[in-house]
Amino acid sequence: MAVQVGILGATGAVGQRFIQLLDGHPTFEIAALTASESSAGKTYREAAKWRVETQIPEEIAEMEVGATTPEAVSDDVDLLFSSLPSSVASEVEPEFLEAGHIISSNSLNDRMADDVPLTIPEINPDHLGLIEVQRDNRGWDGALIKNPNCSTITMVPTLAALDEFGLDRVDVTTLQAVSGAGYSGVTSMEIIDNAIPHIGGEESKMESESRKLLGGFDGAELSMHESTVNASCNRIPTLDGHLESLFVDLADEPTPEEARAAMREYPGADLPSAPEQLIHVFGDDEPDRPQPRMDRSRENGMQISAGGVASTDSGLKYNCLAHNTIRGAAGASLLNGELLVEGGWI
Ligand SMILES: NC(=O)C1=CN([C@@H]2O[C@H](COP(=O)(O)OP(=O)(O)OC[C@H]3O[C@@H](n4cnc5c(N)ncnc54)[C@H](OP(=O)(O)O)[C@@H]3O)[C@@H](O)[C@H]2O)C=CC1
Ligand SMILES: N[C@@H](CC(=O)OP(=O)(O)O)C(=O)O
Repeated sequence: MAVQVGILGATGAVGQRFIQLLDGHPTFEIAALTASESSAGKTYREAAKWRVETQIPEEIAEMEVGATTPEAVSDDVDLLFSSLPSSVASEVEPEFLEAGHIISSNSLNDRMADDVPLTIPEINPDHLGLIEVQRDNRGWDGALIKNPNCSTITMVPTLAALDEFGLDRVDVTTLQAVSGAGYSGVTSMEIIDNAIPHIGGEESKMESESRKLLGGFDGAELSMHESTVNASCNRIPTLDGHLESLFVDLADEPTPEEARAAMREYPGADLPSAPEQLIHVFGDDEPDRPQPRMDRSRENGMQISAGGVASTDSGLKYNCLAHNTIRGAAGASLLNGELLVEGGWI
């Protein structure tokens, strides 16, 4: 039977990606769309300035957009995806949770809370057990799960694969696409013929969220992974796809071939929107990959790519890439929603 889903912030850049990814989904059916007061009451076609490369599905275009309040969303909706500005999400998500809704949220508020699962289904699905702790702590009938920041999600699968060699330290430099900042986030005058070596708050998010994702869960409490993570974040004039350069220190000394095999063989998830292979790894014969334009759309934008793996005096260096608004945002929340269904939470 179809799972009825709603999208909070459905008219925004990430909300539009949700609509694109949910079109033709085998189990999820869109039953509610919400946005700000200025959009409420309009059809989706009137309210949204559609900027995704595929057309608005016809039945969605004619749906009415509701206000972002629990009263405006039917109790029949089984799962909400949230892509609201975090200042708004931190106010309204608790209202929906108190009303009993289950939310898979992309917004940054509460990502680091001790009782909120921050989840990538292929990496730490067991952290969903925190929902019990969350319900005890907060008295919610609903449940809140979060996906990480797009730069974090790009590198963490590769780090999880390399952790079998004892991950000690990570130094990462990002080259991030403009879509991460939203449609009006950086102006063309700022970014054309340029690079901006600062993205507010991004470095600390990568440093903390990655250690939560790679950390353990004993059924009651989370523990952070013990590695040190240092990040340096930069905006470049690509549209979609965050490229990252990493130096990792490892306790063991894998050869580049062993590291590539660990990444290639890292297991995927058996979920409808998960890629067959989580990490596509380029060999020495293609030293100039991954590239944003060439590799961001692999497996519907849900696959991570890695390449340029080489030894250093204390470990390895390599590059990795993911589609920031698909695998890094809407696709990440969608996969978490599928994980909630598979885990019997819905
Ligand atoms: N995982 C990641 O790394 C990424 C996360 N994000 C996060 O996703 C969220 C959405 O980003 P993005 O789609 O770019 O943002 P947009 O500004 O494009 O969209 C925001 C959405 O929220 C709605 N909204 C705004 N204010 C209110 C309000 N007061 N009450 C109710 N609804 C409101 C807007 O509705 P209306 O059209 O009516 O104004 C719109 O639907 C942000 O938290 C962002 O940080 C984004 C990209 C990547
Ligand atoms: N900051 C990211 C996108 C983003 O919105 O991240 P977060 O969800 O952590 O705020 C970028 O600029 O590419």
